Amino acid sequence: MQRMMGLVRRCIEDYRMIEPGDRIAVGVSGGKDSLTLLTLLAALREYVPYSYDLTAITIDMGLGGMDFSPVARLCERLGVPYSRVETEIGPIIFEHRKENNPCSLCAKMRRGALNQALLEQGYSKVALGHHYDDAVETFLMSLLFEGRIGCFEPVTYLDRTGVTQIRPMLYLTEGMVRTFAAEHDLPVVHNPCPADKHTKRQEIKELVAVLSKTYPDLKARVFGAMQRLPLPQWGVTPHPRGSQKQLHQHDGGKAGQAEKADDAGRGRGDGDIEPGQGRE
Ligand SMILES: Nc1ncnc2c1ncn2[C@@H]1O[C@H](COP(=O)(O)OP(=O)(O)OP(=O)(O)O)[C@@H](O)[C@H]1O
Repeated sequence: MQRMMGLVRRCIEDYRMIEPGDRIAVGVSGGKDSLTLLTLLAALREYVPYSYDLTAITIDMGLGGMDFSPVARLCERLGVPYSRVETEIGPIIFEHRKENNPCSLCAKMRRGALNQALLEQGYSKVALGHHYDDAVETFLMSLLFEGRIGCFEPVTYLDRTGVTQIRPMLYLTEGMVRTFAAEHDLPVVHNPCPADKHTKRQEIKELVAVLSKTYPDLKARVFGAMQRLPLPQWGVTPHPRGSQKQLHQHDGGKAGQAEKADDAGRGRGDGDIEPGQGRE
């Protein structure tokens, strides 16, 4: 927990994701990633010298068979208000429109519903559960499927709505998140989406797994390239603890690794974490 919080804190500071007094809504799908993010951001409130307000919002896709009551109980335990917004996004996509490529429309509608819900509740920042592996996969998806160099950004300000999206788990690998969710018994809600595990993302995830056997530094190199180039918004901003220097010292396959977790503000941490080489 301390190590994970340290890496999240480092990411927040590197990309200046949180300002004192921010009101942040965590988008909670019920999956392991967003439940981990929620747990870590709730815990981190005790360790950072600034305060921020948290709420959790689920956009219920109307797919049926999803019980979010364990998520509501987790939020109660964490002291985070929770709301679930019912929508018909699932039926619209799969039954009415019978979309061949459902994922992009679904993501667009889900994001729209989430932004609307948080604005209605008086929040203007949303934390999303994208992690290190998501970033690498998204970069490769843009390259291989769209012929573009790009990825989502650590911090995105959406002009049209005034919402700022932040992604505080970019220094955590999927393996770390999976282990954390299991060890903390997080109430992962079964996802009945018909497209789950049959997506382009899944295809790339499997390709990365195969390539990583021959090129074990592949993920670290891709992540490091985004920071070194840097892609828009991916350059880390220097801050008093000088992590930019640390992150860029590790060229040659190691750039992008988060340095020692700093034990969530309780002094230096307990070992190097190498996202992408992972503690699966
Ligand atoms: N139905 C939803 N309601 C609220 N937030 C959501 C929802 N779906 C996704 N999000 C937010 O968007 C992020 C990215 O969505 P994506 O579908 O890629 O999730 P994921 O990588 O499978 O993560 P998770 O394990 O949290 O489902 C999630 O981590 C979460 O923060």
